[in-house]
Amino acid sequence: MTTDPRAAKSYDAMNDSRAIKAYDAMKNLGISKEEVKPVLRNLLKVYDKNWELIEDDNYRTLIDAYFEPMEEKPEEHKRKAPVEDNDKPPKTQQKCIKPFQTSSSHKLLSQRRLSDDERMSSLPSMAARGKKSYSAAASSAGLYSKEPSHQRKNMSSDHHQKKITTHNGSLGASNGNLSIKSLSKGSRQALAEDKKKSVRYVDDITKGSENVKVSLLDETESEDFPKFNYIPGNVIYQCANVNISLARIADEGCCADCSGDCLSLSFPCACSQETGGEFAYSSNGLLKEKFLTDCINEPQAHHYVYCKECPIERSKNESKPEPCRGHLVRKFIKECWRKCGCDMQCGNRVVQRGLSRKLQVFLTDQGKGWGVRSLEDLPMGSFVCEYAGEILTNTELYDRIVLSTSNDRHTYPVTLDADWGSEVGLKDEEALCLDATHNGNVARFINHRCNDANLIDIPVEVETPDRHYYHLALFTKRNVSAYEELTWDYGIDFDDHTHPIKAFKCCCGSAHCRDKKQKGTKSAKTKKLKHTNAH
Ligand SMILES: C[S@@+](CC[C@H](N)C(=O)[O-])C[C@H]1O[C@@H](n2cnc3c(N)ncnc32)[C@H](O)[C@@H]1O
Repeated sequence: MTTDPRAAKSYDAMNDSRAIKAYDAMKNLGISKEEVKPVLRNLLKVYDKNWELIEDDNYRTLIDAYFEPMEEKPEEHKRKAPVEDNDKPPKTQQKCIKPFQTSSSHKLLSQRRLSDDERMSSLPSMAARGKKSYSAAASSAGLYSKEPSHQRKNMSSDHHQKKITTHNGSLGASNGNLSIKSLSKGSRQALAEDKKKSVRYVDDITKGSENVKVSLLDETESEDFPKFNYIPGNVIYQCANVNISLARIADEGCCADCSGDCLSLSFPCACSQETGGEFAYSSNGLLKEKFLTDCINEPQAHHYVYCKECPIERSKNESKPEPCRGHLVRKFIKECWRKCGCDMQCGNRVVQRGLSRKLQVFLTDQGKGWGVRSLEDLPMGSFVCEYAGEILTNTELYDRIVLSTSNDRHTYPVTLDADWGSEVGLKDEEALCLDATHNGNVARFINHRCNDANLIDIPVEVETPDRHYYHLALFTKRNVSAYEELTWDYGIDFDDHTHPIKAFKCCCGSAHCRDKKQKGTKSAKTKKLKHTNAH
């Protein structure tokens, strides 16, 4: 243990929130905290702890300082894959920094510094100017243009679309530190070859609307980013009847007399009644294993109900609807809400507090387009995100799909039918679904996997006991490692050819894939287990 107060002070400086921000920013460039720490320590010394100088211009000084010795002793400073504290670098993570890897083909590139453009474009843009800068162009107008990479304009550091290109048109002029002349002919050739490759990085696709940023990394630029508007929560499109009023919440349906954290009570309060007198969450914020297991086993229990006149079939053919295909009766989580006396940190308020995990949208390499992964390990029962989108009636959805002229990849709509069994004669404005195609959150990028996905969707009652409307929350079914793709089972029936959205050719890779079109899978033998959505 050190007794030198100065040493203690310097230790704190290396772990305070500004240092953590600097590590995060450098991590986005694939530079680990361990690599940054000594450089940062030196800079703090040199600049007499003047953080502004270090943070200015998106940590430009720090980046410069990091790359400085690399130019002098390239062999000693080869870029490594970013390493999580105390963790081995996962394979996929190494892949993320392809342009800087030190494999033979990339060795030369690994020795060069980033251009001004790269530095500006690859780091969070807020630090230098001390303000948030959310480009309108990055929201409803779509995050990306379709220009070929060589034509793409350089984005200013204020822009949320950031691009790290290995192409370095301004290398010679790059801050005067690494001149293209200083590279061998081989290096220049490698750079020229690599000109075509570039990596797109978006610091936060949520436009600051979530508690945590959701980044986007595209190493291939082979796929355009879909045009959609990021919304952190559900929004009514037009006709949906979502009746949120305090009057609907009965006194026995809330815990007005509670205070603090309901999970710490010796006798669970009224809000636990829905889940059998026990809360679905444990005090560590995770779903209880028993509750999770019951939810996972729901489809096997075959607890389906059949409507006399199914709103889904009615939306397809009002005069002569087909017989109902059945709706799985689901277990609900009920969270405390506004009439409850507990506070926002109550353990029975998880989904309503929103995202808390570091998620990243990335381009999958299995033909599924964009996907989502977590940048941190997620224990079993972790809340990942809710599936947010426009709340539509089934008729609105049907019309939307049928009238759609676009060939865009349609996100799969979710039917909010988890409680249809308790309803008789649902009216159209009560038979609701969520569509995240044009307005949605990060969940709209989560791909489907048949039967053995690592996420499960669970209905959550928050604002209203009226279960025509509820939240659909995604939780981990098992421990999920950082950088593993997150998937959930959309419940698609690949044999249902009457569905207005033509099912995609499934590339989930599961041994239990249900899509018979996929060769080499056991899909034909595997029965459809779920029927929660995607009717
Ligand atoms: C909710 S979106 C998921 C995000 C999507 N991958 C994207 O790039 O925007 C659903 C769409 O992703 C694609 N997709 C999802 N899971 C897939 C799978 N297992 N196999 C093939 N395509 C998949 C399909 O095109 C589907 O319509």
